[in-house]
Amino acid sequence: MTGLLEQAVHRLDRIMGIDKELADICRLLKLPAELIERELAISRDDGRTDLMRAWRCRYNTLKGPTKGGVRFSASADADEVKRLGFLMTLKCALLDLPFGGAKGAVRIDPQTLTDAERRQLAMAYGELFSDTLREDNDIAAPDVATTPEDMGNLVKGLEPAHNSGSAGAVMGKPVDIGGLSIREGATGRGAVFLLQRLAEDLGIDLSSARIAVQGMGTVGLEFARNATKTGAIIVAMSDSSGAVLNADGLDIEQLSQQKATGRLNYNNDCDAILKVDADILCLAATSDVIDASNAGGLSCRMIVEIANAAISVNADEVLSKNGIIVGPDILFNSGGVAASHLEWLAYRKGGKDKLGDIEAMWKDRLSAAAGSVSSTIHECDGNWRNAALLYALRDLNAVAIGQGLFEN
Ligand SMILES: NC(=O)c1ccc[n+]([C@@H]2O[C@H](COP(=O)([O-])OP(=O)(O)OC[C@H]3O[C@@H](n4cnc5c(N)ncnc54)[C@H](O)[C@@H]3O)[C@@H](O)[C@H]2O)c1
Repeated sequence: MTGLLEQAVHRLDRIMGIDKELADICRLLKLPAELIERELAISRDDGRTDLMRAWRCRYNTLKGPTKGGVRFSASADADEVKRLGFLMTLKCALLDLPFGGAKGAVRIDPQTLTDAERRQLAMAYGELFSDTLREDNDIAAPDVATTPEDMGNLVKGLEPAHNSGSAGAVMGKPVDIGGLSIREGATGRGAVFLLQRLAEDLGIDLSSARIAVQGMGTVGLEFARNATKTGAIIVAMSDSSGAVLNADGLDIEQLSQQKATGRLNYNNDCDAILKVDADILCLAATSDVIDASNAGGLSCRMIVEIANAAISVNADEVLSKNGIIVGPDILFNSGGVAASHLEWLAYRKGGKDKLGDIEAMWKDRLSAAAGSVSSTIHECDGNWRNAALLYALRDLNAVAIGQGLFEN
């Protein structure tokens, strides 16, 4: 096993061991429906033209238009985009959304962009992929290092090629152009909501939990803020520069302000976060953090995997042997896509006032997904990732059979 997608789809073989009826859908999901790879050009402020590689992967279209974020990242590549599109496919199925999975990326270090270059980049991405990004075909959203403002510019980039409807092809937009305020922080907030919803099944009482959080970006900070509201204590947080540990509990607002103003005093290096004495380790930074080489050193009772693919396939067995519960990415980071779906619905219905109680709809969606995973956990020896995959694959299998794809 070498490639990222190859490793990710390996988990499907385990699910086939639980339900042999899923063999055809598992085979179908091992490859993406479409990977588009293009060169994107922007003019730098000094007059130079810079070419950079850009991708859009529509991983699977069984359930409807594909949906997935766009990231700006110096390490983006085709394999990573495919793996993320695969995970989006499973996440949308788990949430019973009428979407297939997709992902997009531009290989660029966003720190090197001026404001004007960044605006141009987001518009150029929209223009470059205006043939696929349409409200009924492929829907974009923010991802790592992209913001609501970027999404607004992406819409502008789409407009020249579309007669209308560009705003329906991009979610996570600023509120004044059709975004929903619920989208802000939805992923971190959603993970806390799911932990509370599943507390009994997981045997984890959030209100008395001690938590370490990797990642101080949008998701990590929102998770930490909301977890402390339940009574939980955040004993450590880290980012790519270092970690801050405090066994008595961190003040998240203070920490967030210090980080924003560059005055944060780290008292440890980044890797210290994995050795902190905590009940829950929340991974909200980046992919492939836990693997076979470090899984054995963890002492937490549960890992909440918010960053996509934060746990490598080769760590699964070690974690399971050591009795560490894994709250899988396709469930625990689904608050964002649940909110994006509501934004898309609001667009289709002609305004957010046509939806009713948006917060209640968002919670119902997450609650139903939690219930779906609980309904399959007894078939999976208490393995929450397998339970989430099993539910999602059965959903996709039923759709495929309904479309006459497989004989039954
Ligand atoms: N934003 C969303 O709605 C959303 C939805 C689903 C999944 N996710 C996933 O959650 C993760 C975090 O997303 P975000 O929007 O908060 O991103 P972000 O870019 O705002 O923040 C990422 C954080 O991770 C830190 N980081 C990077 N490398 C690190 C390392 N080696 N050790 C410790 N910290 C490190 C960065 O310093 C930063 O604080 C990503 O993997 C993303 O794919 C995000």
